[in-house]
Amino acid sequence: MRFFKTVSLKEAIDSIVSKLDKELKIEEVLLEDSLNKIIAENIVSNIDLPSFDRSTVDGYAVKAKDICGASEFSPIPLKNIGNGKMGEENVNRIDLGQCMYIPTGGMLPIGADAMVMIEDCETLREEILINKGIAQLSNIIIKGSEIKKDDLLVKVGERITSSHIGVLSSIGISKVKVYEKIKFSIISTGDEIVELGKELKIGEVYDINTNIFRALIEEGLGEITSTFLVKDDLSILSSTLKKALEIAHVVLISGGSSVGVRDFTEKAIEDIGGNIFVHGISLKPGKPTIIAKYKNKFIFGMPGHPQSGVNVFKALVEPIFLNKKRVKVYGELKENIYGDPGKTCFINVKLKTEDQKVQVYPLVSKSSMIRPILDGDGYIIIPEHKEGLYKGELVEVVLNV
Ligand SMILES: Nc1nc2c(c(=O)[nH]1)N[C@H]1C(S)=C(S)[C@@H](COP(=O)(O)OP(=O)(O)OC[C@H]3O[C@@H](n4cnc5c(N)ncnc54)[C@H](O)[C@@H]3O)O[C@H]1N2
Ligand code: MOO
Repeated sequence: MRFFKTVSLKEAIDSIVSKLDKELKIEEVLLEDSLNKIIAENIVSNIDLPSFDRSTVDGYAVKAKDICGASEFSPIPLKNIGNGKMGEENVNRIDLGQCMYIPTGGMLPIGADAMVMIEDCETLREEILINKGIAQLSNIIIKGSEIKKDDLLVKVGERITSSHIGVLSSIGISKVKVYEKIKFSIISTGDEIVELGKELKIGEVYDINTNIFRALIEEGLGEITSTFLVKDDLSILSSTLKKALEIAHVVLISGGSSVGVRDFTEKAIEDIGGNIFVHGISLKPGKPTIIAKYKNKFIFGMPGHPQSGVNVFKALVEPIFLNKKRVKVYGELKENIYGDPGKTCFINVKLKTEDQKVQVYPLVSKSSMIRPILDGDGYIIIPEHKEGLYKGELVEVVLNV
């Protein structure tokens, strides 16, 4: 009987990373269409922000030293030289003893170094009585204090979020260069696998893997170009794989990754001329994973057990190809758990908050089960060199969201 030789999770990751050749196309899109895409250029500001000294309140622009000590009981009168207008350059100058009305966001007159809020002022004929002394720079924002011309704001490889869109809008960037999304194809194999919507006969199971991989890819903002459900038949699998590779950067083949007599993934990859560089990872669940390259595309033979496949996706596919970072929290482990020395083990856990502390409860789970993913809030990882983790230890939990 032939068995595969396993590599560690780190070795598997390193071997993929060393074979990555970035051939993603770059396209220029409108900023409004760039959300969630990966930026393919550094963005340096070509303006100062704000680009002029601005008021942050409705009130009077003053020289702060003019109103030192002003209060309701001893207001200081200043001469109003006029009203600033929004959207227009302010070419006025205030001298000692003068002020000018400026709306929120308006440009300050030359010489002003603070804004007094309108609530702290009273009008008395031509004069404005200031009822409150304020420090220099109060209620104003100086040109370039937020962003300076030539500041590097966004780096190649960052995923564009609503925050990026806000900042890029502020400096007038209307188009950005982005990488095309990573395209995935999913092939689910197995004589017993039935697509949703069909009636289930004894011995058959519904197709979980196509659907959960599709959802994981969409969560990671990848693109799905095709999905196939094929029987355990080498020639059908080989021709489907060829078809899938034409339109995807990464093909996930679910099932048939082990060494059983009807496990055809390895043979199909060899058939089409793919180069298998990993068959077997010291990962639990997820051991019988295959990783191969065909030209510049990657093929993953994902173990058929649903949780094993999900694990391989989260451990390898997601961080490398989707650049997705999952949220982590820390909590106290409430039970001893046993690992499997020599293997990196993923354990589903449920979180509870007790006494304002996060408590981590391991769940009973088998790789053929899918429900523990829903019942749990996330997973903890037992490193390959550890026999287990002790009750009371502080552990890192990777959340499912
Ligand atoms: N002799 C050995 N047998 C097995 C080994 C081993 O080392 N030696 N490894 C076991 C481990 S670990 C896993 S994981 C599985 C992986 O098997 P395959 O990748 O070959 O997957 P299949 O045999 O095709 O299916 C396994 C299991 O998963 C169900 N399945 C498959 N696809 C789907 C799907 N799309 N949706 C829902 N369920 C699916 C399938 O019905 C089987 O029950 O091998 C062990 N065996
Ligand atoms: O990968 Mo298997 O999942 O260890 O059950």
